[in-house]
Amino acid sequence: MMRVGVIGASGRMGQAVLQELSESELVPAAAVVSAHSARLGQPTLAGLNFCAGSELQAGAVDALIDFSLPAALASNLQLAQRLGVPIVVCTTGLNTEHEGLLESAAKSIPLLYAANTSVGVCLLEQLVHLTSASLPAADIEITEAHHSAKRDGPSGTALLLGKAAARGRGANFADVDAGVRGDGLREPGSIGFAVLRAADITGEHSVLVAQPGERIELQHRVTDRRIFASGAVHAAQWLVEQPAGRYSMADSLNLRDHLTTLLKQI
Ligand SMILES: NC(=O)C1=CN([C@@H]2O[C@H](COP(=O)(O)OP(=O)(O)OC[C@H]3O[C@@H](n4cnc5c(N)ncnc54)[C@H](OP(=O)(O)O)[C@@H]3O)[C@@H](O)[C@H]2O)C=CC1
Ligand SMILES: O=C(O)C1=N[C@H](C(=O)O)C[C@H](O)C1
Repeated sequence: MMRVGVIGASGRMGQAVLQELSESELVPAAAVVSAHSARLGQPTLAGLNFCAGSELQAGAVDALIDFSLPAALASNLQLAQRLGVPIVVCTTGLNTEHEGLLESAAKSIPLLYAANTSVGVCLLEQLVHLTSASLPAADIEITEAHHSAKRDGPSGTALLLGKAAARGRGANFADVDAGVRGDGLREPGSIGFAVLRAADITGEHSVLVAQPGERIELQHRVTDRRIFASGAVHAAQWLVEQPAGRYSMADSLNLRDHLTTLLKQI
């Protein structure tokens, strides 16, 4: 049976993943927190004790799932490399330096990065690409809403949807990214973001594609973190079978091939 280590195990998502693993055919094998965590040594809901990554020995886990913080990314990738196991990285708020760390680690281990592990967002990404490419002159704006404890914004998902919209038009995202809208006129072709933070909203995204007289709104709402947890566990199961390299949720779901077949039927 596949043994999975969860990084960020004391957090909202870490606990959801431990719960998902406990109810699956896989084994929750490590609950990793930071070396200075108040939770070190305490029991988890999965019958483990919270531990630091440095306590894990080679052979302890078959794969890692990381839902922690950007500041922990470098040490989490080093842990996966030291143990020689695949890692599913789900942390958002990453910058270009973090991107470089992901690329470099993927040379030696299988690595799947997903700012959103839900199947719905994976499909939405492709729909946004398609819609943006189909209506190249339409204005695109992205709105996201999350719980009040979320640290980063716009969310990783909002940014991945913005990149899909830019790709659909053959544009470089950095050239069309208007960031969170404030004062000033809308630059034609730009993609702007609106960010809401309130109460316990799990994760909502809406992509507005508007042209004079009509608009399309592509929306996705998550009401239960188990959606993200089950997606991450699916990704880990798929990733252990892959050679070293960088992968996405779309790869793990074989979504592009499936959509290509469906599009031929239209
Ligand atoms: N890809 C996806 O589908 C999703 C991604 N996310 C992203 O996942 C991340 C976590 O979200 P969430 O669970 O809400 O956040 P939380 O703040 O609830 O949890 C983060 C946890 O990371 C732990 N942590 C901090 N530093 C380290 C470290 N060096 N090593 C190991 N663990 C560490 C903290 O625990 P301690 O202090 O005890 O060490 C904390 O409990 C965020 O970036 C969020 O945006 C969230 C939902 C879905
Ligand atoms: O922090 C969260 O909660 C979430 N973060 C991810 C993101 O930044 O897109 C995914 C999800 O929407 C929940």
